[in-house]
Amino acid sequence: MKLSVIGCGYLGAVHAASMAELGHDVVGIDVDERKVGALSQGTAPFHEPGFEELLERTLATGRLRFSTDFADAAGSSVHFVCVGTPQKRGEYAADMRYVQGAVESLLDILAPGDLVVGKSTVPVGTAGYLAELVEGKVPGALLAWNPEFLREGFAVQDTLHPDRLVYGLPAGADGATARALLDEVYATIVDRGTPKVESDYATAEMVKTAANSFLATKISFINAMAELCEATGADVKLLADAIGYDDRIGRKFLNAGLGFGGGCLPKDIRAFMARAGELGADQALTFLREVDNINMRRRIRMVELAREVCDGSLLGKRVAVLGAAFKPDSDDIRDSPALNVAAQLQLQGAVVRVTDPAAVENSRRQWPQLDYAETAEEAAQGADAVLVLTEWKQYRELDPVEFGKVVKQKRVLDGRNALDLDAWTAAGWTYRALGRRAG
Ligand SMILES: NC(=O)C1=CN([C@@H]2O[C@H](COP(=O)(O)OP(=O)(O)OC[C@H]3O[C@@H](n4cnc5c(N)ncnc54)[C@H](O)[C@@H]3O)[C@@H](O)[C@H]2O)C=CC1
Ligand SMILES: O=C(O)[C@H]1O[C@H](OP(=O)(O)OP(=O)(O)OC[C@H]2O[C@@H](n3ccc(=O)[nH]c3=O)[C@H](O)[C@@H]2O)[C@H](O)[C@@H](O)[C@@H]1O
Repeated sequence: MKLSVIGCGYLGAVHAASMAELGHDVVGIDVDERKVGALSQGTAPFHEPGFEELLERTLATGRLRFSTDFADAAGSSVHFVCVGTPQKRGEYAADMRYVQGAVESLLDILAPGDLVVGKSTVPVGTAGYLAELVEGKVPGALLAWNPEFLREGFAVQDTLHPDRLVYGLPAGADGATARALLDEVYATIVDRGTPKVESDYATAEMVKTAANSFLATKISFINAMAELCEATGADVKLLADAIGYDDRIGRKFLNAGLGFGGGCLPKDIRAFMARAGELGADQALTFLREVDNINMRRRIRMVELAREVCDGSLLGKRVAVLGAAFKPDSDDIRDSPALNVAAQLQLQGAVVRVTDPAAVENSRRQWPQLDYAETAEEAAQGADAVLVLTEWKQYRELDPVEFGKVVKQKRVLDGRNALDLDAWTAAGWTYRALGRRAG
């Protein structure tokens, strides 16, 4: 099939290459010339394991290309909308201008029979509104909503092997037409027996925001337990293991620490709250405000802990921050808890050096006031305290004995409960973590 993918960021670029991998003829459209240039050359504009190999492989087949010109999307039968829906400045609501812009540009090239498929995460009600726009301008063109659940760091695997497919379809015969087109796009995945949920637009839109809200709630639940563990001397990691053995609870997403960041969970729960308010149902989601509060409190607590281990003052103290990305295996620094903590430490007078295996370049661009190092050893040279804020494998596997030789004071703060407490304390380090006993 001929497909277009509008918006080639973390979601769209991976989706475009994955669709080409499934055998389709794909054009990726983005307004960012630099991104289109890099993608066309086979260079990933962001760090995502396995993506560059997939990109090179699919470009070589001739089934994938990228362009800044919407005219190149003409002739495709399915058009995926994958543009950003960031939080509006100073508001909780999502900024819908990119979705609006992308769909308006598509209207010029759509033909009757074409299907526009929304993948961006949007406020419930968006699909209905866009369907009217599309069908009004191009009679015979249809719209479906097909939310995406990929995780950064596992984006390729998640796109090609999703846990489920969700189709938000128009009513009646149009729904059957849209379903048939989507089934053809995802034939390889559907034929494998992947669960499929078909619904109206609103349900499909809400499945996405409900899923992210649940994940955020699970993380904030365990972080609330961590706060209590800190007050009682209990150990949140053992607690998570113990409750996680119950299948009804499950151990996944119960890793206590610095909390959630990134370009999705924080802004999605806020946009969900804003939309509930618009719909007169704000009470239904007031718990998400607390989920957000618990999450943000972890960052403040981390800075407090750093001050505590630095003998009550951060002024002039050398602090190494290991990790800048919002999670390992990504260079994404959107709403990064690690960078937020680093900036707070600096504001409180600490001399901060940040390092990250993939995100230094992005961080330097967005936070030029911070100082950066290439390696953990370089960042920790002469440090009064080391903070592990993103649990990259290379930090989890640091040898506390060798690493102890570069710092001034062997004090480590484990912001992700990722280090081996016993090994670090045995090597003479003062160990502090969120929700765990001191070592
Ligand atoms: N990043 C992720 O892991 C996931 C993201 N999502 C959702 O997918 C959407 C996109 O997210 P990301 O890819 O992370 O954002 P991103 O910011 O990395 O990418 C968005 C891309 O859209 C392009 N764009 C903006 N306006 C355009 C227009 N009018 N025409 C063509 N291109 C345009 C931008 O230049 C940019 O490259 C958001 O709604 C997000 O919530 C959903 C699941 C996973
Ligand atoms: O809508 C999206 O964009 C995506 O958002 C999340 O994916 P992602 O943001 O890539 O990463 P996660 O693995 O969910 O982690 C999010 C944040 O939560 C934190 N986290 C995660 C798990 C945990 O147990 N504890 C915890 O603090 C991570 O460190 C990270 O900062 C969802 O997991 C995806 O299903 C969804 O598609």
